[in-house]
Amino acid sequence: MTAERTPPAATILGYPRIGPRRELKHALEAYWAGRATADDLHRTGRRLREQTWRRLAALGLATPPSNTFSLYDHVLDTAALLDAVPDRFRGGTALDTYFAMARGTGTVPPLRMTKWFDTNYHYIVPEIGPDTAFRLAGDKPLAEVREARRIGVATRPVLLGPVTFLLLAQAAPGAPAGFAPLDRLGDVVAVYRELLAALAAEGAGQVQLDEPALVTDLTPAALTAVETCYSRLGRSPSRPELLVATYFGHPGAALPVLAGTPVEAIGLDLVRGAQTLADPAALAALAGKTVVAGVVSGRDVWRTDRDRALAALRTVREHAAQVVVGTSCPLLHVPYDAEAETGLDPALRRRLAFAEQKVAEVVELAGLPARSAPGTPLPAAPPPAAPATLPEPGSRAPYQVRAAAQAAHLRLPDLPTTTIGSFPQTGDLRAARAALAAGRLTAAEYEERVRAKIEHVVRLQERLGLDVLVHGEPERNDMVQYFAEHLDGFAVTRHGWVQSYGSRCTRPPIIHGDVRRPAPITVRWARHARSLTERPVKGMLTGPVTIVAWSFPRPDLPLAQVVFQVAEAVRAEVADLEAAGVSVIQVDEPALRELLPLRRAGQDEYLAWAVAAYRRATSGAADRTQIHTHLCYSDAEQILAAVDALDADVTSVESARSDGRILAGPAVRGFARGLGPGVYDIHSPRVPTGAEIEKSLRAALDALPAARVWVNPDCGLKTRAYAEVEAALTTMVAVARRLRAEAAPDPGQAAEAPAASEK
Ligand code: MET
Ligand SMILES: [Zn+2]
Repeated sequence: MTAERTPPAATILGYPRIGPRRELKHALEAYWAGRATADDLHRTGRRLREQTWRRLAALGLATPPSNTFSLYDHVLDTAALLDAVPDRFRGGTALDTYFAMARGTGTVPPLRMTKWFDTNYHYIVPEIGPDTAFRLAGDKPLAEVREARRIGVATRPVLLGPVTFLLLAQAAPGAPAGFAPLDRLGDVVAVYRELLAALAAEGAGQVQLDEPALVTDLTPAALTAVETCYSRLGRSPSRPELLVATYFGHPGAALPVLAGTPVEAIGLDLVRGAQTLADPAALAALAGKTVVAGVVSGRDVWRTDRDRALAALRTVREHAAQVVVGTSCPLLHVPYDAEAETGLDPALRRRLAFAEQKVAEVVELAGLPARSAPGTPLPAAPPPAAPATLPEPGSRAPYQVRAAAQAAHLRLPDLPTTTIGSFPQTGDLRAARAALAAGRLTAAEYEERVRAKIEHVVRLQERLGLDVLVHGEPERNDMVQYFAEHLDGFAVTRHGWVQSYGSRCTRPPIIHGDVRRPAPITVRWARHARSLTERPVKGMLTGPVTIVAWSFPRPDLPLAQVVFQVAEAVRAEVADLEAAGVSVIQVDEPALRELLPLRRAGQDEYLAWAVAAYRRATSGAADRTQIHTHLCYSDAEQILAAVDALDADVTSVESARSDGRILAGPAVRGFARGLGPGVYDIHSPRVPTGAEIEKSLRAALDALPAARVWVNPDCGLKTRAYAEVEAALTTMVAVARRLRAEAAPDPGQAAEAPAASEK
């Protein structure tokens, strides 16, 4: 190896876009509420983009990325750019159409939304059919290049790669059987060629195409698509250099395929995909290419282990033509700035790196001499997901035994109605929490307001006629953060917001030490709700997998071990709720699917320990205590067998927003416990019609007996307004009652009219 090559440059694959103080969120919500104009919204966007480019340039990035900004979602941006817009959303301005696809309108439900790989970020699922007429319909990537140049910054535009775009899309309704969006690759590539030419003309020297789908198990057809796509883009007559960024894992078989095309540069995630470094064939494929070596993690909040990073860089340098120090993935999934967290213990803060610090790290690593660590072995792998042995999960009596005990104890009707837990988080609650934090409200006064809200929610549910009530979760700003605030081993941030979807953000807590529950967390709220009504009240807990999935876990323990520590805390809480007389307890696991390894290898091991942790948390419950769980955005049909293994008595899942796919699939028929497929989507202000709810309940009744079908919305109601909630739940209860009467006519009538079940 030559002693010195050109010193490597540094880059990042993307940056947070919501604004350091969630400026974009506030601008979007003002616009949607009619309090601001489209111009106001665009002005905020421009200011945020300019701020970002200036800051990245100041931190030492020669060519920061552009087009990483989005008003809602980058997959939706791509669909809009390609004019892949279903007709039902057209009309009005381009901005109206864009938000109609994301959020629906009064009459048209929005496109489906689901999680972006194994993150907690949600993207809008494009609909592509055989007739989708792709064309270059906008100029956002070009406009951002110009915008940055006006403030003196040359950027590298970032596009979603055609293969990932099409693999994430779903077939448009009415598409012929066997049609897959990937069939349209040729037409999409043609538009990308036009776009690349336009970007070259605009002065972009390099374009980044994001292809995270390359780290999943690709079918032979998808591998061929990679080859076709990048050969054709590579042969474009006039184009910038191409950087294809793979991330969230190792590209495996896709790497030699990609490397065989004329693309100049390849991005590798060397944190979660570190095994590329130990794969001689993969390393050999890098010959002649520039590699953006992702050694600084975009998925955690910890400072980079410098020795590990340098060793990885050294390995890549031995094989690639040129190495650029990079982040493992875009920094979309980490907060802005650890230095803003002045409330954290300084010793913890020093260990943290948010986006701002990670940029400084890539710049610093790029400046270090290439061979500063002679003889450093190949980087040690991060701790394995699961340690060799895990605690016994414990088990409950067989389901049939429990079901009988619960039926006798709870005396619920068929098609029981309930909600998923949260009721609207209204302005008065947020104001009360802010006042408490600012010392303008005493703890006792705050507690009084929460109790009043619980009473309001209980009375409302009684009036609406729901069967299993909830307390409404008014005390929780967030279903994970609330538990994190009450458990040892967690730290919560002040400004550590990360985009979840559209204008929604969460502040993932940081797990930095051993997890312990110093005292009961939810018991006093559940007890208060119980005291107000004769009907059963469901206790509400967040499950161990979800608490960890929506936090930043400590880097020094196997993930499973951290999850089991949390499971122990939840188990103690379940026991205390039972002792307080709560006989229905819901332990939510909406993130169960999210942590599923992206490749098939590893999924079984994960599901085994994730399920075991859930059972550990819930298996202490008595037979007559009904354990519920809830999953959403989980593509639950993929993991229904594992959901069954959770051994919960009742499972509620998102179904309405995904058009009842779960009910159409085969798995549901074998589902042996209670199931509540959500009967309406709660992510849109739209109030569902009775017909819609009825259709979904009938589909459920086709697959399962009425005693095991639960009637509930897709998810919690915290983002809705009371007026919408009342209207929607009134309809839901009415439809449930009607079908209940129909499913169980009185015996005399049934004998006279044997054909009464005809629809
Ligand atoms: C994202 S799942 C939400 C479940 C929670 N119990 C709620 O209703 O808000
Ligand atoms: Zn949910």
